[in-house]
Amino acid sequence: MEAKTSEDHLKVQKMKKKVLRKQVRAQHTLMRHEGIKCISHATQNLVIANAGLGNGMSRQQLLRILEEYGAMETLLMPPNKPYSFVKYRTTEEAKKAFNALNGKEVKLEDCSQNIVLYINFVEKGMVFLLPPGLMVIEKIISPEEERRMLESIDWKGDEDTQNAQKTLKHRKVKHFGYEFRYDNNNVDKDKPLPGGLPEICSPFLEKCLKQGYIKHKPDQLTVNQYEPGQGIPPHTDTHSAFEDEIISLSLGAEIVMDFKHPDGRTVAIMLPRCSLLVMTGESRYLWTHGITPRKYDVIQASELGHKVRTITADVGDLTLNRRETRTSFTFRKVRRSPCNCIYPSVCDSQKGQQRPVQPSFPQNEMEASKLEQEYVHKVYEEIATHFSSTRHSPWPRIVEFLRSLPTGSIVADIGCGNGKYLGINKDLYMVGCDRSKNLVDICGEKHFQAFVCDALSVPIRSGSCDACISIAVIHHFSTAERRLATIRELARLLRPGGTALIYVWAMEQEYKNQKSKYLKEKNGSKNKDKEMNTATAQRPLSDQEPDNSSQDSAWSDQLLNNLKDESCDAKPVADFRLPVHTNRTSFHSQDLLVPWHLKGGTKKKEENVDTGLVPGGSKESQELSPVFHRYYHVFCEGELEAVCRSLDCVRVQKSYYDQGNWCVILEKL
Ligand SMILES: O=C(O)CCC(=O)C(=O)O
Ligand SMILES: [Fe+2]
Ligand SMILES: [Zn+2]
Repeated sequence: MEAKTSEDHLKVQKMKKKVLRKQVRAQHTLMRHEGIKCISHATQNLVIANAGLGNGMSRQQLLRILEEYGAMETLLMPPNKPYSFVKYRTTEEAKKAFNALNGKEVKLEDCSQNIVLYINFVEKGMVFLLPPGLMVIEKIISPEEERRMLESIDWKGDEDTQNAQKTLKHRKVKHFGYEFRYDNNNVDKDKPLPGGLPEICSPFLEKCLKQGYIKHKPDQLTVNQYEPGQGIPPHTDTHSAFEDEIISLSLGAEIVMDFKHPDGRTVAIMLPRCSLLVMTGESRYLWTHGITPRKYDVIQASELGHKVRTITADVGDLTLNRRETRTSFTFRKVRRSPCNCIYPSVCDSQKGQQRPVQPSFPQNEMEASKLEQEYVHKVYEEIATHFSSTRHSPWPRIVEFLRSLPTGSIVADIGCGNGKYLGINKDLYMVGCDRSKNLVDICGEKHFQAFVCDALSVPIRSGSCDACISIAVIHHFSTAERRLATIRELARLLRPGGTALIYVWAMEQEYKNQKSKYLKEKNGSKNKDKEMNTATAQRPLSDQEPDNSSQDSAWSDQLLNNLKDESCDAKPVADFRLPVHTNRTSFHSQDLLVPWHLKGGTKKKEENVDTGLVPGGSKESQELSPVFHRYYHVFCEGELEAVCRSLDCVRVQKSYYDQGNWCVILEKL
């Protein structure tokens, strides 16, 4: 009897771990494919990873299942996607649904099959999809002001030279203050147009300044007029031409504008009549914006309470909206000095620093190992000396862990780097290992015991260590299986009762309203860690050439693209390119390349350089300094813990967040 109960107990435990594993995998997939971040605390919003139109679930079937747990505000089922979002009226109801459904088998209506659902909580609805720095302010002007502004523009006569009026292939334009030239996507800064900005804009601009939507008075205005079927190709307004803030007033009719991040995320946003679009920061510099030439926009049918309407492609809530003539007033301030934004990959002022790197997400073991070889091992080998010079202060909580171990403990530091933890506690027998020979050599120079090996296969006898540490190592493994395997290997080294401390980089660089040190060092180190990219967000705007049709093919309907997107099962898409991270900014992808700016050139030249630690330096020296990219998988809240919990041989003693890292202490059972 007794034995049976414990067997049952074991079975339940195993089931729980399986659910957890699947749930964590669902979290990865959502993050990687959609930028949807799951969270560990309860909210009103759930994402059901495997119940979407894309895997055969109907709205009716899902509604039936979900309505048992409470009243829903929204059920979003994006076409062709395997997941759905549900927003309950209250967090309580969402919790109820989560507890009742996650990992449980449910019976589907009109279907003989049962399905096990995997569910996660997400932050507020879909608001997280908005490009950072973007605002839409509704009713910024009255219909009367709208009418007067529209009337002030005289479109008669095709070529108005004073205002550089042109009929482009896809729309009519007129310029004030300065002409925007579509041949070089820039303005002639020494050739202002006579007449400046129209007087009628003054009260509106004053209002924008007063309300703080802009900080500087614009001196350039482009008026675009779009007939139904017309549009503007996706582009970023040239950095070197205009300052940060760009505002655009929508007159005459609403329209949907598409925003796209270089990593592929797209957001369609409704711009109502009399509304103001404000683009600053990331949304202005890094994302492209464009209007797809078409006669109808797909828009949300119902108002669901959000002010800014991102079009979520929920088939249950979409409708077509016939376009009418829309006129926009786009105000900008001409830039007088080179752009110094933190997005050099897309900045024409910061060209010459760009070098294409575009490895893909690995599809199998071999590709994973190759990726790590190229984008982890090789890089550390190259940057070892510079890297080591930046790694001197041990982190307090790791020191605390090492100091708390009993005298005489045998401790392995797996991925010891330059050995910064090997000498912390002289009462321990510490041995380090690292994949980088150059880093192990540095340990040797400091008279520490260290050897070269891979964290997946450590030549130390099983059960021989009292403790292990793995600091900033596991995030360099590029598949969930390999990350799990490194932790298993760590656990293998421990004797029963032995403990392991693990640190990995966190996706969340802002936690409990506190920015991590990594984010905070933004200004000081801005020049030190520049992004070097890849994807070209700055596409030509020169659509005036009548037969410039290549533009159109590249310029496909982004919503349609969304619809056609691959369905997202556990495998990533074939050509999933790893985004290159912009240092000192938040993460938008869990799998990415992080640039390392080598100071002082290659290894041989090192002795000439004594400025290695000083962030910044002259522009020239930056241009000369080579950039390397390291692969990282940054961990979401709860992910590291969940991976550890899926192992039967360890217990999670402690789990915490420390300076932008997720950390656990494991105990070997
Ligand atoms: O029509 C709009 O609102 C945007 C126009 C635009 O992006 C531009 O002229 O650069
Ligand atoms: Fe623009
Ligand atoms: Zn720039």
